[in-house]
Amino acid sequence: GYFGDYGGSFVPPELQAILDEITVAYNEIKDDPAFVAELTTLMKDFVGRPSALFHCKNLSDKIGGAQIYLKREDLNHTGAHKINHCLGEALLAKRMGKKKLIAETGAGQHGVALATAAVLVGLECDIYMGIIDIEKEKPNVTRMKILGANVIPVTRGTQTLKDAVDAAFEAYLADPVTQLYAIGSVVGPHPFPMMVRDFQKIIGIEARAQFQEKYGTLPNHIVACVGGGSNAMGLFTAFLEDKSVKIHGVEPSGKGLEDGKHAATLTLGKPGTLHGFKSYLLQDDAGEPLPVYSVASGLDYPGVGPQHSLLKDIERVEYVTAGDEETIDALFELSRTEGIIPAIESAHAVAYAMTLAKDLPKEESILINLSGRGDKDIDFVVENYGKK
Ligand SMILES: CC/C=C(/N=C/c1c(COP(=O)(O)O)cnc(C)c1O)C(=O)O
Repeated sequence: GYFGDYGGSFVPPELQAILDEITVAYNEIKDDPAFVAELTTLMKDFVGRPSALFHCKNLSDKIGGAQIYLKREDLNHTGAHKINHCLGEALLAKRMGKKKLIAETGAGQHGVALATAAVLVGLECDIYMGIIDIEKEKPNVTRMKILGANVIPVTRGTQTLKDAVDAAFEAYLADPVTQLYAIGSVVGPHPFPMMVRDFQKIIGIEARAQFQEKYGTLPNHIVACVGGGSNAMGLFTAFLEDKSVKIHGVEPSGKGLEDGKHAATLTLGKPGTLHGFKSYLLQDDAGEPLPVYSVASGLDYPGVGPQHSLLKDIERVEYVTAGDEETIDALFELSRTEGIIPAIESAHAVAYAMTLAKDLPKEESILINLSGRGDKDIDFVVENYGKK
């Protein structure tokens, strides 16, 4: 594998040849000054990096414990962290002479980000999306269409994220020459988990420098939600060697761990193979992925990035959970104390951080990766949870 026993690529031979090509192309361009310059310029002038580091004074004072900070990936162009790896993947596809970018989406953030990057580099874009998520994340579906992407409804299985990945993989296998599968997280066969992590690690590099520059020290705790695991690896990577920094990954316990309506892969899963890679997996006795659930479409995935599986085994990261109710409460709490409406996915990290802060002294600090904004979720939240 590529992360201890985890990762690798379990794919048909014809796809392995293509993956090897992508690995070679990526290793060639990742240090190429022209590529780095083009990506850096787009990060600054198009995405709006560096993203802000914000101290939630009101929320911290209200809880009366540790100081809570947000890394504002919600302020990126397109509204989440996904744009960081989509731009990298789009530039790579362009360099490789591809004609089309394809991907899965659940929350629609990855879909919007890839559609946006495709426009920039002049490539076509097909986005596979479960019909349940198409219904739930309407604003993002509309944005993808306005951006000129083809949103392809997925009606198989649970009609959510895992099924969208299945459909996108099938389409990719049908034509891996003119298309690049710009996968939406640190998942999939090698080199995708490594490549997406490399494009996302700018989050932690910036946050570590900003925190030291502002406060002359490192945060005591860093927290991120974990679906496939890309925003978390984006924040965590720069801090992995800082042993004083405690790291927490928050998965969705949905309606409860005991009744199966969750997606807490690292808490209740075990090693298995899905979508061409080995990692912790919520699976049945035959090794088939179990149906999963989360109030957040972007966390609703039975697998998880292989690097997270290694970080769990070596106990460098503590993987915890947040349920639907406390997550929606946290979404409203952040909105009504700091005027920031988070994505439901990101609100899982806020919910856990609020609980963690309570029992910590005021001198301690918790840095949360606010991976996305809640614009996509506002109708769903008000329709299903009222005004709280
Ligand atoms: C690629 C499938 C996941 C999606 N989104 C996941 C997501 C996530 C979880 O994805 P990871 O960071 O990869 O764990 C966190 N925050 C926001 C705002 C998200 O939109 C999507 O389709 O937009």
